[in-house]
Order: sequence, then structure tokens, then C-alpha cells
Amino acid sequence: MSEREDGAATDADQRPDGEPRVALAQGTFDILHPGHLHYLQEAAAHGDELHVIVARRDNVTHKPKPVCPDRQRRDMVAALSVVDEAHLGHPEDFFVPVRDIDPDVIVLGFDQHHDEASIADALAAEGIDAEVTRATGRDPGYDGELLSTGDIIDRLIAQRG
Ligand SMILES: Cc1cc2nc3c(=O)[nH]c(=O)nc-3n(C[C@H](O)[C@H](O)[C@H](O)COP(=O)(O)O)c2cc1C
Ligand SMILES: Nc1ncnc2c1ncn2[C@@H]1O[C@H](COP(=O)(O)OP(=O)(O)OP(=O)(O)O)[C@@H](O)[C@H]1O
Repeated sequence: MSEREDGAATDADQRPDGEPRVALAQGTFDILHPGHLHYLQEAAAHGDELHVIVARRDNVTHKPKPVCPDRQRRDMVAALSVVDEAHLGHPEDFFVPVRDIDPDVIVLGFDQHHDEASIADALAAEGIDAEVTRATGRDPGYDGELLSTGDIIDRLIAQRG
């Protein structure tokens, strides 16, 4: 167990050089919900500092485009106390922000389509020394709790559309 600067306990390994261990999370984060908090809290527990890459709208091609603009999604993630820094993703080369942040561990979301082994291979090819791990999912804790942006939008359309 180590300790974050704010005193929160983490299960992160200590770095031998005493530098803060940097964890990296990423995603779209359109219309924040408790599933996002669960992911970011779990990712933060892997390090002393949590950085988040927020996907550019143009790069969200595997599901409907986000409703909120890039900058708004980045600013909302940055405002969460568990997050040390939120970065807008690069328009073309995903390794540009990764190189800048220089993470010790990349934490993938429970349902993200990225494959751990392919990312680890790509990182090694880029000469970036980072572990890759995956967070757990969070199920609703009570009736009607909304843990997906898509579900929030569906309910919004059903109730207000
Ligand atoms: C290591 C890593 C780096 C990424 N860097 C960027 C980036 O620079 N720009 C970007 O638009 N998306 C980037 N992405 C992609 C998105 O953040 C996100 O993974 C993808 O859109 C899936 O998002 P979702 O979980 O919200 O569905 C990166 C993903 C990974 C795994
Ligand atoms: N219920 C949840 N439990 C744990 N992690 C979650 C949950 N919902 C989203 N996440 C994680 O948050 C990150 C960003 O997710 P994303 O912005 O795609 O949210 P989403 O609500 O799943 O979106 P959509 O409903 O549009 O697919 C991803 O890593 C995703 O795995």
C-alpha cells in the first residue's frame, strides 16, 4: 500500500526511484455518470497521480459521436478530485499524449475494445515502458441508476423526446 498526496491509500507499487507512479485512463466521458467515477477511482488506485486522455470527437467511431464538445468533456473530467490532469487526445497519433504523460500503468476500461496484449506490443515498439491492466465494471447499486451515457440519452429521449 502507498499513499496519495491527499492521504488516500492506494494499492500501487512504489517506484524504486521515489518518483510518483503515474496511472493513465482514457475514454470519451460524454455526460458523466457513476460508472465513469468507478473507473477513474479504480485507475487512480494504481498510481500516485492519475492522468486521463479524453478522446477527440473525430476519433469516436465505434459508437454514436459524443453530444458534448471535446473541451467540455476534458474540463469536466479535469474537475473531478480523483483526476490530477485531463488531456485532450491527439487528433491522429494516440502515442503523442502517451509519450508526454509517460505513464507507469495504463488502465483500460472494463468494456473498452482495446486489447491489452496489442497495446502492450505497440507500447514496446514505441519504447514506452508501461504496464497495461484492465478495470472492473460497476453494476447499478439501486433501481434506475444510470451507468452508461447511451442509457442516459435513451432515457432522456423516452422522457423528453
Ligand atoms: C493508450 C491509449 C491512448 C489513446 N489516445 C488517444 C488520443 O490521443 N486521441 C484520441 O482521440 N483517442 C485516444 N484514445 C482512444 C480513446 O480514448 C478511447 O479509448 C476510445 O475512443 C474508446 O472510448 P470509450 O471507452 O469511451 O468507448 C486512446 C486510447 C488508448 C487505449
Ligand atoms: N458502468 C461502468 N462501470 C465501470 N466503468 C465504466 C462504466 N461505464 C463506463 N465505464 C468506463 O468509463 C470509460 C469511458 O467510458 P465511455 O465514455 O465510453 O462511457 P459509456 O457510458 O460506456 O458510454 P456509452 O454508453 O456511450 O457506450 C471507459 O473506460 C468505460 O469502460
